[in-house]
Amino acid sequence: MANWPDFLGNRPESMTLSNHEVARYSRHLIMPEVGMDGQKRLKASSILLIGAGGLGAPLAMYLAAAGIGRIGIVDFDVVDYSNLQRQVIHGTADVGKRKLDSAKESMQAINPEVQVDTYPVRLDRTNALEIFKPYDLVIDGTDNFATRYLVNDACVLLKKPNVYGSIFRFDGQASVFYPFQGPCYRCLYPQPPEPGEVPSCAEGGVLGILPGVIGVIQATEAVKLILGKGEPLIGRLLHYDALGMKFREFKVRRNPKCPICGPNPSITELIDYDQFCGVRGETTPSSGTTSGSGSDAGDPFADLTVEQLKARMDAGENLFVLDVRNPEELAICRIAGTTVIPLPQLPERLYELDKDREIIVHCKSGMRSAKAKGFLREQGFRSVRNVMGGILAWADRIDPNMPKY
Ligand SMILES: Nc1ncnc2c1ncn2[C@@H]1O[C@H](COP(=O)(O)OP(=O)(O)OP(=O)(O)O)[C@@H](O)[C@H]1O
Repeated sequence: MANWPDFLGNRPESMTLSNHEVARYSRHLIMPEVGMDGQKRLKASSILLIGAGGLGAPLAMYLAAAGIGRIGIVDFDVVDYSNLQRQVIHGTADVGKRKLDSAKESMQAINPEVQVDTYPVRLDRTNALEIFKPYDLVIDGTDNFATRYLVNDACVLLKKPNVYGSIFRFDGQASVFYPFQGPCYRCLYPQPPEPGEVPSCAEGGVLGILPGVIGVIQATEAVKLILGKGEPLIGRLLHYDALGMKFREFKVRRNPKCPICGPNPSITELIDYDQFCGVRGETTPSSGTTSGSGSDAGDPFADLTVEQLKARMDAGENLFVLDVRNPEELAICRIAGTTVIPLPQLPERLYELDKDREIIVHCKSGMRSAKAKGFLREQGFRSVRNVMGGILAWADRIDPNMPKY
């Protein structure tokens, strides 16, 4: 066996393979690194996947095909048209279905021998440990920092290997965080970034093929850990640059000051970071209303709903609406009459704005415009309002003909 703990114990010994299974896995069985013993190990093992999205799709399909005995998947979302470019486990006919139902159907079509457990919940501090406990290892296929830290911390507390992957635009990363055998995610990044500091794929985009590459690397690492073969990515962060078609590797060491796996941990229970990470990308209304034209007149920084913005436009007010999205996004859709300054250009183009005039700022979903509002406020602007939910809310509730992205 390899030089990391054998987390399967003697479970593989009681496994048998039917003639159908022998035929199904024959290309594994004839390799010395797998063989009958290795295939029984895969059958005896259980893996929990967090997310049935971009990374979760190839993970679920390949792990089911490989014959992992039990695969759990956690996801709360439904399939959207914008998922189909990369979440290849879902098809066009699945749009509107729960991702878990669509994923389970595809996995069972690939391999009915596999047990698929579904958890249609948002993973948080109240449910993570309970959901993780029955599984041998966990694979993180999510897209937000709140969940990434939660998965890391739960794996450290339960001493379970965490196979990590992340993707953005043309770049991806993967590693294996095996608690106490190597570094954990917090050894690398002790605390989450500030809200809006790091853009998400929903804001910055992602090449549809990229999660295929990174998800398949994660699946490979999981299978190697179960087989006890090869050199896992423990203590190594693999970086993939699809544009340059380059793989690079960085050494990661255990951090003696790590707040969770170090000798004097300050974190001893799970934390929900949602309030800091702004996972949903929207802010809450300070006036509490969702319709009508009355924004909170007393507070010059009270946010607006799209209905409030529309009502003020319809009333003929001479509004200054600032769109802080990028040029590529403007080509998809825009609200007529807005002024455009992409968020990164805002500091150098401040002179174009009137500090004494009310500025109504919007982006795609409300995250970047919240950041722009904070910045303008710091610069001494008298009144800045964020449009909650951004142009996506506008397309949903005001202009149903507007394309959504
Ligand atoms: N805390 C969580 N609990 C359960 N599922 C989660 C959690 N956080 C993220 N996910 C799921 O992980 C998956 C991440 O995949 P991905 O980023 O490819 O999809 P997406 O969120 O649909 O994409 P986009 O944000 O671009 O619309 C999503 O299906 C999402 O629902």
